Amino acid sequence: MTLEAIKYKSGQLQILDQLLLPAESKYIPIDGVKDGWNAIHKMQVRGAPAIAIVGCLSLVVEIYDKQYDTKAALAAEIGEQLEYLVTSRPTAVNLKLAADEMKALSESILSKDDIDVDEMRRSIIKEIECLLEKDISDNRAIGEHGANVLLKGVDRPLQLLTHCNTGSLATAGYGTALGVIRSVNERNLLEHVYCTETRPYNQGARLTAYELVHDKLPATLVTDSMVAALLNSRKIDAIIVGADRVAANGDTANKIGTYQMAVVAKHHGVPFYVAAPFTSIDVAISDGTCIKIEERPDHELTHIGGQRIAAPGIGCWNPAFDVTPAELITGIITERGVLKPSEVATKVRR
Ligand SMILES: CSC[C@H]1O[C@H](OP(=O)(O)O)[C@H](O)[C@@H]1O
Repeated sequence: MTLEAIKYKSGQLQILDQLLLPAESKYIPIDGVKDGWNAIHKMQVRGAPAIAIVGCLSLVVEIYDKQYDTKAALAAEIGEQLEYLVTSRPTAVNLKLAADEMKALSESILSKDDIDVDEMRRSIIKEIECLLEKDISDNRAIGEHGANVLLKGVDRPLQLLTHCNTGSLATAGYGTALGVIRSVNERNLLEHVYCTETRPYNQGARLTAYELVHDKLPATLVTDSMVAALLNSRKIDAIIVGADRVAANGDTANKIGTYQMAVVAKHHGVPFYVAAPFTSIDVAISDGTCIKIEERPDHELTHIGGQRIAAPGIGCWNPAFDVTPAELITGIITERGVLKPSEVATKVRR
């Protein structure tokens, strides 16, 4: 049975409440755009691709059975709801790009006199529903390209390190960086995978470890602070992480802690790969300084599972992401192949 973060069928949407994992596996209904916004903002569902898919599917739920007097009224609601959904979390670009595409489709159909309002609604719904399958096929392709590049010239199983969660719980299925690890394993060439706990939300300890145990992969959990010691004491063949937003020059925003892992990888001569679909690449921004970094509430740092672990009154800084400069990235593994960071601007066109 494969892990599913998102369950959708005919206008009915449920998500796996990831705040409860790994203790409890519970699906909750998303009954419209407000539910979608809240679930994304609270990180009941997270992961750049999953955020885009759940956000857009919550709009499908919203309009699925609604009747609209005119195409203009439908187009206005689609535009307003998508602009609202994009405010749920600022750093990952996927939802913004998907929203822009759906708004453009809506405006394009609005101008076509031979399409009535119900056909327009059905076309938008169909386009959004396709996001699920497309994401899975993108991830499978990323997995193959990633396994090819990691295994090039290698005739022995690999030891890999990953950060945060980039698997089925961050996407429509299979995953990006974790998808590459799954593809290496499918070729019987995965010796071992190490995953970081990824403080403070603990995507690694709570989610990636959950996926690795579910898939029965040989895996070890380490703390974020162990990465340098791990690279210094064990043969790690590569580090592979996900992305929330890749800028035109290849600078990459990803979960906090990614940047320092890239610095340590450079020091130890370990290849550092980003795995990301084109839907995570934002060529509209020149470099990483243009990426807004989300800051999250103090209590995510001062409490674990509702238990206080830091003194009341201590100040906190809780950026959810950091930016890894392009020069620290060996390659960006996409569904269309592995890009050098310097190739992003020319190979990725909007
Ligand atoms: C394929 S998921 C990409 C990305 O999203 C995660 O962030 P969050 O859990 O806060 O949504 C993490 O940065 C992953 O690498």
